[in-house]
Amino acid sequence: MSATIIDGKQLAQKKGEMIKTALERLKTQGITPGLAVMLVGEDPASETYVRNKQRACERMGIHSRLIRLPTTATEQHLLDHVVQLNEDPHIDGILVQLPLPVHISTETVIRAISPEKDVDCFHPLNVGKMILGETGFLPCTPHGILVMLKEIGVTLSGKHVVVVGRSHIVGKPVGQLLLNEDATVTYCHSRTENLSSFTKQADILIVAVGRANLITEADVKEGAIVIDVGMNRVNNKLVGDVEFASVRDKAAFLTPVPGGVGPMTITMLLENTVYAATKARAVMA
Ligand SMILES: NC(=O)C1=CN([C@@H]2O[C@H](COP(=O)(O)OP(=O)(O)OC[C@H]3O[C@@H](n4cnc5c(N)ncnc54)[C@H](OP(=O)(O)O)[C@@H]3O)[C@@H](O)[C@H]2O)C=CC1
Ligand SMILES: Nc1nc(=O)c2c([nH]1)NC[C@@H]1CN(c3ccc(C(=O)N[C@@H](CCC(=O)O)C(=O)O)cc3)C=[N+]21
Repeated sequence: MSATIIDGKQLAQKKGEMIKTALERLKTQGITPGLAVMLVGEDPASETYVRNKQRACERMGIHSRLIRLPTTATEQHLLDHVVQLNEDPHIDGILVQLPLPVHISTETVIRAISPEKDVDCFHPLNVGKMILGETGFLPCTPHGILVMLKEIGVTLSGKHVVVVGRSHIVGKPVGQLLLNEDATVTYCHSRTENLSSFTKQADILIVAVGRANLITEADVKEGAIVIDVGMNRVNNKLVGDVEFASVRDKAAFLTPVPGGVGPMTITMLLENTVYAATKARAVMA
């Protein structure tokens, strides 16, 4: 079998058109949603993602503001900015790019973001609501993955989803979202013994680890749907966590890197920003 490649870039564009329509409607009401991105330090990967987010905002006509702080910035300095942004009526969404330098507590900073402006869906209040299946923000990468799965028309109910990785940004929330869709979810992580015995059981395998070629053809069931979240730079080339060439021959569907989950993450961020603006300003999008 040769897998159908799920074109995340194209799907992101298609969803982007829908967001644009909502934005145009907001514009007629004099509303331009605003997104603030805080970037601490000069990590090259973070620079790229932040640039992509800004470009996407420009394309769409979302007001974007980048706040750059040096690696030496104190936690208090960051918190002062967050408080200001919480109160700024032009800003509907606040994203603090992770990872932060080690001397700054990620938890403290995330908790300081107003839950109404938490477009990443990282605040404990929003994470809780998401787990309970209440209406509200959905985390960008997990939501992007869910949209991709819906696009290919797979029934999630009763399917065995195996998630490799349990980070707060991808692994843990994507499992919860799919559990809410009635999938049977197994989590694997760095302490999992015999990883392959689990991944081979997956109808849908989601890999979010950050290790090139962690998953090869031998780890995948014939006909599985494989979602590769990993972003690794190998010999100056961007690759995922899944050995694309071999898994392609075994899976039914496979996401590429680049051009898979990444562009969907950005589109879902824009969607959350529009959602935040719509709610905050009590209008119909
Ligand atoms: N495309 C996109 O939109 C996005 C891509 N990414 C990419 O996805 C990848 C994961 O990101 P993120 O979740 O933030 O990463 P983290 O480093 O926060 O988490 C990695 C997870 O992988 C687990 N892990 C590590 N080694 C192994 C192993 N050998 N076998 C099984 N599990 C293992 C860890 O386990 P433990 O918990 O036990 O330590 C942890 O749960 C990265 O490459 C990142 O760049 C991230 C966000 C968005
Ligand atoms: N507060 C916070 N929110 C995040 O959502 C967040 C974060 N911190 N820290 C880092 C991770 C990573 N992440 C990506 C976003 C877009 C691409 C993306 O656009 N990727 C393109 C290519 C990028 C390239 O060319 O390098 C693609 O896969 O096609 C990738 C990764 C968001 N993250």
